[in-house]
Amino acid sequence: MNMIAQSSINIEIEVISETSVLKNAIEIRNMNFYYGKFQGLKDINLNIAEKKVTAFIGPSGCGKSTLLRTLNRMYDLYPGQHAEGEINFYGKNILDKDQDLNLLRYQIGMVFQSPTPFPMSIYDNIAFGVRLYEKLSHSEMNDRVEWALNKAALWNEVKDKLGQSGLSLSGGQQQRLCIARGVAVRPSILLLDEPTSALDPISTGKIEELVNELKQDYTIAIVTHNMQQAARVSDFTAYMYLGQMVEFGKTDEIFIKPQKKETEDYITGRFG
Ligand SMILES: Nc1ncnc2c1ncn2[C@@H]1O[C@H](COP(=O)(O)OP(=O)(O)OP(=O)(O)O)[C@@H](O)[C@H]1O
Repeated sequence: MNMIAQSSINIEIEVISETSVLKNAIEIRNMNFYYGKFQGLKDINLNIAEKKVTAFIGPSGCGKSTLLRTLNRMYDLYPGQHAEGEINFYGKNILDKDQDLNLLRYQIGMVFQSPTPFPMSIYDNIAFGVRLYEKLSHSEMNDRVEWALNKAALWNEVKDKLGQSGLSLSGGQQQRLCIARGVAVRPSILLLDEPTSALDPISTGKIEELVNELKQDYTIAIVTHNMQQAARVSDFTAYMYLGQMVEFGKTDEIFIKPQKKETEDYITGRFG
């Protein structure tokens, strides 16, 4: 077979495998969100692909964090906030009244902007959440703690001081501890709300590498203000403005050839 024929077969296989392998973990349909009377999100339609990284970008106040917080109904902790429409998580609408919220937050974990370790040992920071959901023996728990800290690329730095307070770690280490805590319960999805905004460039680089590693096993949605970060870590990007989804697509396409002028203006820094 000549080389041109071979390479066209290769391209075809790549296209077929790319489209056929993609499965949606979450499908959002006609979703509206309200802070009391104020509508924070307007008619959102979006698919979040399994084991891919989806980034939410857009100017301050456009609704990125609000959208992220709808995905595990974090907003339910606050009175007066509610969502309408559908957020289908592997086919089940999590906005249904019968949704078990503890189970949902176990399946869809969240890491916040500033590192928030619990005021307890590094070991217990990981073990605490696991104990809520699973009965593990002491040695199984040791294995889980080591596994989670390894996943978060923190094990080598803390393995000799697991009894020390999580608060004694540096900011970047604390954020990796929070990611380890998030993965320790083996969720299906990880939501990251500006996870590097409080970190220096070296810690930021580590978290970005980690996100790339974690998507082998987890579906990830990340809110970021940093365009380069979105371009570096995500497979899909959603550009939002004033509570609406302006454009959504493959990250390369959004950054290289956006369809909408508003997206292009924001990405190229001409916005505002
Ligand atoms: N608790 C709240 N009560 C009322 N309105 C709120 C509340 N939290 C956020 N909002 C409003 O909802 C809109 C979306 O806010 P959100 O925090 O989701 O934006 P964002 O894109 O994440 O912004 P930033 O990049 O600044 O974090 C804003 O107009 C904001 O003022």
